[in-house]
Amino acid sequence: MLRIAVQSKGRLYDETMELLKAAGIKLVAVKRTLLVPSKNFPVELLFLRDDDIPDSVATGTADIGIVGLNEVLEKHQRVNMLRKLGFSRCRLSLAIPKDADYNGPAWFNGKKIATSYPRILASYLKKNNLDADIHVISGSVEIAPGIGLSDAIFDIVSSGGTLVSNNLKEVEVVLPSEAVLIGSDRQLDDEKQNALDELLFRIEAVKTAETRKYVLMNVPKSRLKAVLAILPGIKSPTVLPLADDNWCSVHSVIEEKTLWTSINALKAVGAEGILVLNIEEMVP
Ligand SMILES: Nc1ncnc2c1ncn2[C@@H]1O[C@H](COP(=O)(O)OP(=O)(O)OP(=O)(O)O)[C@@H](O)[C@H]1O
Ligand SMILES: O=P(O)(O)OC[C@H]1O[C@H](OP(=O)(O)OP(=O)(O)O)[C@H](O)[C@@H]1O
Ligand SMILES: [Mg+2]
Repeated sequence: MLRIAVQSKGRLYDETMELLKAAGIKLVAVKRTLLVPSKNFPVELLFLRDDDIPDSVATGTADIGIVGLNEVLEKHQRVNMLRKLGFSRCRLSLAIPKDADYNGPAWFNGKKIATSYPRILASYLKKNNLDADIHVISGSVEIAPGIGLSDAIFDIVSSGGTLVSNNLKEVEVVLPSEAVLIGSDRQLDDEKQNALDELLFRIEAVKTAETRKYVLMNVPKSRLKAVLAILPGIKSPTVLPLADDNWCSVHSVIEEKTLWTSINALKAVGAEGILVLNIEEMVP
């Protein structure tokens, strides 16, 4: 069985489980167990703290893992990124007290920066020829300047809410991050390799479907050409007859980001009864 290391609880947990579920992987219901097999797919999940996931994959305890890119780069283990997963998006940023005058990265020279990501920070400082003191703490980094522990922080930012409530401002974005699927160079046996190939194929189908909608509408035949001109479709939209000879039904797939402009354009040329449906998987 292909062993997948996933976070046991925290920011990655919900969407990791949703992704695996969308890929059709059902788990055997076992509570408070760290190793849980699937009942319909040759994989098992190993539940870990996210910090331990890169190491578990590098050493072969797990075959693949799902973890934030920030942890992968910080832990600097021998792992490969197999695929970006598009969730738990955040960034590693430098932040300073909100009232401080900021004149660019040189501000950090001679300053003390609190962080849980010393390796990534050290590499940023080196690249920018900056000389700052790194103070490693494992959590609650944002309170460090307020209690006199540091001049600045280097930590995860998403909405920016935590910075605001600690009177800090983000001044440099160093690393955009998201959840990624990681693997190693280790040779997998045929059964595991097949499971991995199938999993990657299913993730691809789920991810492709996520940004698209299935759209159906009724169109007077006299307006069909104008409607088809608006719909890009995958290849060509499906056109089906209706009981009323003057009308037809048109089905297509639309990119979510252009959905509302397309719908307005379709209405304007005479499409009626437009239905928009979620797509669960999309196989090329
Ligand atoms: N506010 C956020 N928004 C989006 N993604 C985030 C946010 N905070 C963290 N992440 C991402 O989720 C990952 C896990 O965050 P979480 O806070 O659950 O870690 P943790 O407290 O270290 O958990 P663990 O107990 O597993 O060690 C981070 O490494 C990062 O990639
Ligand atoms: O920009 P924001 O949207 O405010 O998010 C950023 C915060 O989220 C994370 O902490 P989390 O809430 O997961 O708590 P933790 O420190 O216990 O992991 C991260 O460590 C930041 O503190
Ligand atoms: Mg952690």
